[in-house]
Amino acid sequence: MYKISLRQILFLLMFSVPNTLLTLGILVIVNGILSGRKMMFQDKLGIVFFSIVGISFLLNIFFQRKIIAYSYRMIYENEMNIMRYFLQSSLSQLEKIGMQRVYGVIEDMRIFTFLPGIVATTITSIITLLICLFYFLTVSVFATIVVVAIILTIAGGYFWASKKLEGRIKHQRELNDRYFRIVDDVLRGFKELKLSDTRRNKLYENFLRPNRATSSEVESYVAGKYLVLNLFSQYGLYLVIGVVLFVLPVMHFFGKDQVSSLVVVLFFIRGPINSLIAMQSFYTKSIVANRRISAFLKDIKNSPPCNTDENVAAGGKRLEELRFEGVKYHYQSASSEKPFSLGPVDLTINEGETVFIIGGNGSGKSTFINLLTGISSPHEGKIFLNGKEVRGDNQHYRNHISAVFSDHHLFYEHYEQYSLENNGEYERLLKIMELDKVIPNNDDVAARKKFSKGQGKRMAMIFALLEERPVLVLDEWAADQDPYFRKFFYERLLPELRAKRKTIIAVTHDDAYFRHADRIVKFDYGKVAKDIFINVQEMDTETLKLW
Ligand SMILES: Nc1ncnc2c1ncn2[C@@H]1O[C@H](COP(=O)(O)OP(=O)(O)OP(=O)(O)O)[C@@H](O)[C@H]1O
Repeated sequence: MYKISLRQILFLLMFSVPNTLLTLGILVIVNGILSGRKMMFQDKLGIVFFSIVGISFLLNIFFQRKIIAYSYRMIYENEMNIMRYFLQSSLSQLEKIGMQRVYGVIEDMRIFTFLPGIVATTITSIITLLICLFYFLTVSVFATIVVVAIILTIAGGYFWASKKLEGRIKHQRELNDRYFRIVDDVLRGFKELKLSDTRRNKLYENFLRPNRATSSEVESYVAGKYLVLNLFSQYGLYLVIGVVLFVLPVMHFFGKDQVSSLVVVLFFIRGPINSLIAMQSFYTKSIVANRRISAFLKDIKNSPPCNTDENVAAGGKRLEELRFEGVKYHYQSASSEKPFSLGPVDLTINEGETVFIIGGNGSGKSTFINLLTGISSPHEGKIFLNGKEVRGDNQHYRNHISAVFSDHHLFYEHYEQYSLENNGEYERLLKIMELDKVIPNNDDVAARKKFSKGQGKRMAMIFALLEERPVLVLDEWAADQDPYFRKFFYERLLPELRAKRKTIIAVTHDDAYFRHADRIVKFDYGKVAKDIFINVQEMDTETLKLW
């Protein structure tokens, strides 16, 4: 997923090459003065030295600031990309992937903030190393071969050992994914955990503690290994210096007068070599993070892109007929038990109908609602909107529907097309839902306050109605309402919406109000067990209750 382009490499080279040459200039001056050699600009060496330092300083400020800006832009763009794919994925994909992986991937992405800076330092270090080795070559070819052979052996050992650590790093990231799941349980299940000390202790002792303990073990193991590897490599350099100081002069590969220059060069390349070594742990972590991000994107990318075409997004279309033909949906099950299947469902819903969906717990009502709202797509069968089959990206279809789900969510911000300010319909709905006393004014912030469960559902209903879409889907909306609002919903709101030819599909267990439907569809074990298309209003409540 993260690849550095040729343009970016060229940009980094534009910084690294002059920066390295300037730094080498400093080395040459220091070396020249120490050895007493005559050099260019001999009289003005001090000025040259301070000029080089000044230019190098300014160059670093200019490029490093650009690199920092680029790094953060890259992170934010990628965060947005991940969210874009996430928003385009289907419900079943999200369920398969698991929410906690999103947090993990966002954390993985943070590591790449350092990437451009690290690549720049890597290039600088490699160039410095190559130039120093070239200098070595001018002194003695054999000495260079010996030095390169020792450095390569140490580097090879380092890379081999750090490659072996990839598995541990991956394990650590997986432990973090599981940790985020526990954090999710702690945050969402806070009240349930507060209530039971057994539950709280089990979460803490059996899940959180082993997870964090293993994580800390793995992390300190990896950090410890890298420490040993880094020390091994740093001390390996003393080995090279020792060979240059004591072994090679004895073998007469160069004179004693050259030893000091070579050792200064070796001390000089210590920095770049140490940087290259230290960066290896970053590269290993980046490789693991990159693989995890790519796997996540692969899992999530398989859905068609959202169509954000203006006409499609406009909504407010007409619904003449909504038809299900042989629609089937199967959940996947990780365990050996038979997963739930819905269908085949054959159903036609007409404009202006008020349809109640009833059935026992687990009979498939919410699964049907997910298909009806286009949030899930059928595995078999077809759905037709106004006679046209709904295929591929079904955003156009979804734009006909507003819904209040049983686990509805009120957003922190206002993402809708309509405005709340100076909106007469909003004020009217606030009044009839008796929320005008709770919400002091009609700005966006006031609409996001903390509501009670029933109030929250009423607010969600207001938002759904303000969308002015032809179909309104409600999943157990009245379940959280007090008797007054329950009655209000069935006896005042539904008739008002019916009079406006709104098509209403409501999941309900309120048998006392069944007579307010035009039609009742009953689900049983995933199948439509009854589809009563009669004038239910004329039936008595007792008969309806028997359903
Ligand atoms: N994401 C899922 N993965 C696997 N099985 C699921 C999933 N969601 C629901 N099911 C199963 O599908 C069946 C039908 O569930 P559904 O939520 O549609 O029932 P329901 O009629 O709405 O029930 P209730 O009245 O309790 O809300 C259940 O057996 C449930 O275990």
